[in-house]
Amino acid sequence: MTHAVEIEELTRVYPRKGQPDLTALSALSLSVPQGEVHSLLGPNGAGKTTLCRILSTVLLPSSGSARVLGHDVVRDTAAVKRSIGVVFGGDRGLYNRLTARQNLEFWASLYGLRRAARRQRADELLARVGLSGRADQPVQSYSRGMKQRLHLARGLVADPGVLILDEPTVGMDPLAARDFRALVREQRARGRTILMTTHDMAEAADLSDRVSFVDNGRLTLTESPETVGRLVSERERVEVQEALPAELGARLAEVPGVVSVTGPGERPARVETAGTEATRQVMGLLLAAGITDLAKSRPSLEETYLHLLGSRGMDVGR
Ligand SMILES: Nc1ncnc2c1ncn2[C@@H]1O[C@H](COP(=O)(O)OP(=O)(O)OP(=O)(O)O)[C@@H](O)[C@H]1O
Repeated sequence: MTHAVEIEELTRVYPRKGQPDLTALSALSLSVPQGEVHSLLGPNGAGKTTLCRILSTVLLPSSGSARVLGHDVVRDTAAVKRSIGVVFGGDRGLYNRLTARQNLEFWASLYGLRRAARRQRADELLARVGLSGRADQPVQSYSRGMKQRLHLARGLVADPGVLILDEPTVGMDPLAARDFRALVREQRARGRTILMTTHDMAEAADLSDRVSFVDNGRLTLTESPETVGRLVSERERVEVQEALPAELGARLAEVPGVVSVTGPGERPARVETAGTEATRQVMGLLLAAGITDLAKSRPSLEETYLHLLGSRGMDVGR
């Protein structure tokens, strides 16, 4: 099978003044087949952005290797740059005083497109990301979602085989994020390989063929979107606004499908379950014990990470 992205034992160490060096990536290996959408999930500081920067040739690895469509990111930077489109979340990289069309034509000129071709390419891309109606307004008047669409269009200027999206929907409202995901799906349908980082497990499950978890610069596991989706949708939590009596806590822990019960004395107490049936039984037992101040919710991303990554969870810790 042809791999669009091949990463072998990639390590990146940042020297720090007056402190020990920081290993942001630690012998990380990953292969992404052509046409796959692969998401990297991980807590802050896990090393995701460092990896994206190395793949986009703006940062050198300390050791190990990475290839994009067969081109080495250290030795063949020009070829790698032609093979990838990079989309960062947030405000980096757009010229705010220029219009969307001017931004795209400028980028197209960097790829050596002639005037007429630039115009045509900009028009096509603006239409594809749904910005034709606002094409001639300055980017500073755009909403975050619109800017992100323009970022994507910019990433597509050179018609790259591989798209690297680093937290592309960060800070977007849910509607804008949904629209953006539809654009990513469209790119996937066109056969584009996509490597994306996100903090949003539901987003990763929704878009990806595979999802990898990164922690402390290492790849900890790779899962199918179905598994990640289950982690997001099935886990439930019952929150009790008072401490649980130890004996009741022990009984709850024995209910089939109960994943965890917070320790005695902790307030609020939390019972986590693997699904609605267990949640129903837990609620029943609590109500029977006269505890009525209950709330049902989904575990946070932090808690889900905690299960996956062990006790470090979302702590940055370095
Ligand atoms: N230029 C730098 N000098 C020193 N340390 C750095 C530098 N850039 C990143 N780091 C450190 O490397 C580690 C990995 O950072 P990176 O930005 O790759 O993580 P991330 O997974 O993208 O995090 P986030 O989700 O917060 O964006 C962090 O501990 C960070 O502080």
